[in-house]
Amino acid sequence: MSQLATAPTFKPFNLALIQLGGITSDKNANLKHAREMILKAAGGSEDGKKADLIVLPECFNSPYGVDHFPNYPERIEFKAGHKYDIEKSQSESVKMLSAAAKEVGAWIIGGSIPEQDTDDRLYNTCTVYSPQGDLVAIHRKVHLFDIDIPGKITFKESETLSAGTSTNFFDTDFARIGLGICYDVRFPEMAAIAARKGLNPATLLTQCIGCHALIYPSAFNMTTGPMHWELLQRSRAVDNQIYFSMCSPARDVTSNYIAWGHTMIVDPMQVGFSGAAEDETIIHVHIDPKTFHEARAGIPVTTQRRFDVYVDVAASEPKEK
Ligand SMILES: O=C(O)CCC(=O)C(=O)O
Repeated sequence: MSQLATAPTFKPFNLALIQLGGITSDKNANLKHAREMILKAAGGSEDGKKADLIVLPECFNSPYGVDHFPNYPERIEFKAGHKYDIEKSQSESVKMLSAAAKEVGAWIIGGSIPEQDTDDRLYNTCTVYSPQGDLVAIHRKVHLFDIDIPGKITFKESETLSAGTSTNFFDTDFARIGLGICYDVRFPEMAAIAARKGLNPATLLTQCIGCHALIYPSAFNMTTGPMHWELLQRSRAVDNQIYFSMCSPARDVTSNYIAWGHTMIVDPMQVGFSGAAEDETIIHVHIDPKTFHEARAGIPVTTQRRFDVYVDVAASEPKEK
């Protein structure tokens, strides 16, 4: 994770979101296919603009499901603030993504994979790579997807996964990007912190994080997808006056967990957003800071917030009886 106190200047950049299809139980095949799609995405849009940042979906190297996570564990052992040695990494997904980032010369948000820590706990973890192939940040899903909508969907990630405990971001030469994974989108506090302030791991001081965009590898389903997928992303983008994007796997109706698809990105003014349908595809979007600045200048909620009135949300949390 970057430890800069000040965010880099927001400059235009080209984003490629891979709505990955064909995810099977064969990890090698999944990695091979993801690599092919990264190479394709890097080539850029039809007008030939090369991608600066490429994104994969949640759980891109294995099927998505509580029974599957323990069968695909990878040890990453990333320590924020320390140079990560890719050569010594035991994770084949990390090695593939690092090599691909270097080969195409672009930043990669490597979706998420089941990660096993040294304490043997499993996490749903996103890894991020620089164009030089360095692993620069990780994000462990903070809010585990435990829901029960009778007759529709019951899912309990906490049966096999543990929750991450930090908000995370990384700096590129064009923007500061905040990370989350799927269900994390339902917790507006996390996005608000990423857009406004957070804890600097180096100094343990609260600092302005000031992300320009939040990007969440995700995989909504056929029940909550139509209800909330678009609404939540639009809300987070407007609440925080930032770009917001979730990248999904393609829909596979033969799979046990059917992903909603509809990978999308929304800008802070909601004047335009790009989105996919259900099938495998790559969305190319040119991100222009102009909309970000216009939103903040025209409707300045970012500076009008009254933290003196709503000092501490956690303080009013209802206590368990
Ligand atoms: O929040 C939702 O409705 C879906 C979340 C989800 O699918 C996930 O966290 O993987």
